[in-house]
Amino acid sequence: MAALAPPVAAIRVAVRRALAGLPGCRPVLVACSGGADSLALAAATVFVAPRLGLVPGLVTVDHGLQTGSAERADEVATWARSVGFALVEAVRVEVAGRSGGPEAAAREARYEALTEVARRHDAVAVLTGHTRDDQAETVLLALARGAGPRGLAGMPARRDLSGVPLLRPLLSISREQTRDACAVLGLRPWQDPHNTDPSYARSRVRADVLPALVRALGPGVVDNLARTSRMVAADNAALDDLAEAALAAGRHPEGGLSVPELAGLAPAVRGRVLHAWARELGAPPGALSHRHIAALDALVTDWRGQGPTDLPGGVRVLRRADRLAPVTLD
Ligand SMILES: Nc1ncnc2c1ncn2[C@@H]1O[C@H](COP(=O)(O)OP(=O)(O)OP(=O)(O)O)[C@@H](O)[C@H]1O
Repeated sequence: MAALAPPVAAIRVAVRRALAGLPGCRPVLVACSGGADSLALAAATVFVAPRLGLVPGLVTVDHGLQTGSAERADEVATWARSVGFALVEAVRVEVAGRSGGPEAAAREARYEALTEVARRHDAVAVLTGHTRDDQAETVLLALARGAGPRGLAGMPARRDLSGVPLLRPLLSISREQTRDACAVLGLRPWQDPHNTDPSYARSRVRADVLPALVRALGPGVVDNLARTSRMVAADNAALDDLAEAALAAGRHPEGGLSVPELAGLAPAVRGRVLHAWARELGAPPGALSHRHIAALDALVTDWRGQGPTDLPGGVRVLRRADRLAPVTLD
């Protein structure tokens, strides 16, 4: 028997690790664009899932944004059926009329569709093909925009997608490995024109910034960036636990938060407590910036009798004697 090509073997091992322990007899859904990363993921999943007692499923989303996108979705679905996926859906979504830029709107529509299909089939998880290179790009972009530890933690290997686990089995796999795996398996990946469009910051990082870093600092850079994100994620988890306990302990009997309790916290923990509390009051997480949290923090650590702090979502916070209290806006 011919030896299994190393990239194919590495991707199967990564998928097996991600799927181990999931409850059997239910579908696991690969989100597949037809690009090299998610195609290599799909090829590994259709091999590994049945061996773990799981039903391999695949969903491809047609955003309707490019000519030929429906044909691409059909091709991916036809391929998936031909290689043994038991459950295959090509879903057309409506991107127009959503807020944010076109990329964000497409992503929102895609995740809605993936969640809907996963729920309808009672899937144990949805898998995406994000690679170690995607992670390195994410970390660099976060660093460049000053996103702080939450951004530097990059993409988690597992997160909740409206009640369905979203898994990223390929975060330890390079883009080169997914391309090589596709070549070895005779698969012809679709090339997303967005990935090379220089009007996107991520494309510029991919085409110019990471290659320049690798040239200057050596090939270990990509792995090092990905490792940094894992270490920061572990620190974040510990700090989040401390903050959860501190938020519970810091509630003032008259409502809001106790200033002496907040003042006694380490700044990294206090920032997280204030962030969590602001979300609890109704501030949308995506709109809460470093400046908002700094303004709340100043009510505790730099109190000069300043007025209320306005947060996104129509949330206003005042300092009243020894507590921070929300003000109801009419
Ligand atoms: N049209 C699609 N249909 C199904 N899955 C998709 C589609 N596009 C992307 N995906 C899934 O999302 C993964 C990431 O794709 P890509 O990097 O293009 O998206 P992104 O928007 O940058 O990522 P994210 O959605 O996490 O923000 C792919 O590997 C694949 O699993």
